[in-house]
Amino acid sequence: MNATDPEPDPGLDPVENVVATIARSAAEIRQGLVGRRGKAGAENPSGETQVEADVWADELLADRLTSIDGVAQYASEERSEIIDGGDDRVSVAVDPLDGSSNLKSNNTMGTVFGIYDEPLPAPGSALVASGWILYGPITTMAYARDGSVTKYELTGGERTVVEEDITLPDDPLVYGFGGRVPHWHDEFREFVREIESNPEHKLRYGGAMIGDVNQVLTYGGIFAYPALEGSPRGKLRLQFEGNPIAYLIEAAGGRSSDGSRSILEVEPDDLHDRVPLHVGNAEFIDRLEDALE
Ligand SMILES: O=P(O)(O)OC[C@H]1O[C@](O)(COP(=O)(O)O)[C@@H](O)[C@@H]1O
Ligand SMILES: [Mg+2]
Ligand SMILES: [Mg+2]
Repeated sequence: MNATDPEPDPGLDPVENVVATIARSAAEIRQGLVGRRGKAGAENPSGETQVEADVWADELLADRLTSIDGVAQYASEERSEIIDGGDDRVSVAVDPLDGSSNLKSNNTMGTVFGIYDEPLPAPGSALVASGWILYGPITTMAYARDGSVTKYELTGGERTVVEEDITLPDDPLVYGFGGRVPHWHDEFREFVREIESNPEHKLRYGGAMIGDVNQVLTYGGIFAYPALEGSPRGKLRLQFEGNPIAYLIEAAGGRSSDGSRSILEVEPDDLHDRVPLHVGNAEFIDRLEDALE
């Protein structure tokens, strides 16, 4: 595909309308970051300080996505309540800006989305598609649907396929682990030591999950934001971050785990639930689960 993404078309599949709308909005979101790097003076439902761009990107996506026929619900990391538009077909959950603390230092960030065919909060098994935009030196989108992952380059309103049917490379290369090291559990620390001790493996950690997971998709490896002492569910949110990432990495032939099972099997209790997140090549996730057993 190398075409301008269309305006939402009532005749089109709502999933494709959602994806086209997010892809088309990416250039504008990127541009709108300028001048919105300061604190917004409020906290999100997870108790984190919002930056102006978090609030602005959430409002932009809420306006656009709720106006699409077939979208029943919009929910975001940056707002407490679901916007409920009725009993239409799909529910969209968004992390409008993932890694927004990187705005201050001007490092990588992203937008993450999950499209569910059940009312939110929903388990990852209800996802029908997910993806992310990465605001790197260029803007790219990784998108998973029907067990297949496609990577695009986005320029203005256009998207161009870079690669189809993406799978994680067989020889995993990179690793990145979040959370303060003194707060890691001993079993997790041991596992990390083992990964680090292989001279083939390289540390890649940028403070935005999406940048680090995109490294795993590109080079193979593992990214985790684990359970921590004092934070048994880690930091990342199940609906907005854990499920969409797990769905895409599993579609790319990798595995996800909350420590003992696929993240897609975790039943949510609350919209803003957190989940310990580990994603990457199956061999790494298998070893991780053995280590945490
Ligand atoms: O700053 P910390 O605690 O290392 O956390 C980094 C993690 O937090 C996040 O920034 C959380 O996402 P948000 O920026 O969307 O809140 C992840 O992208 C990243 O992996
Ligand atoms: Mg995030
Ligand atoms: Mg965010």
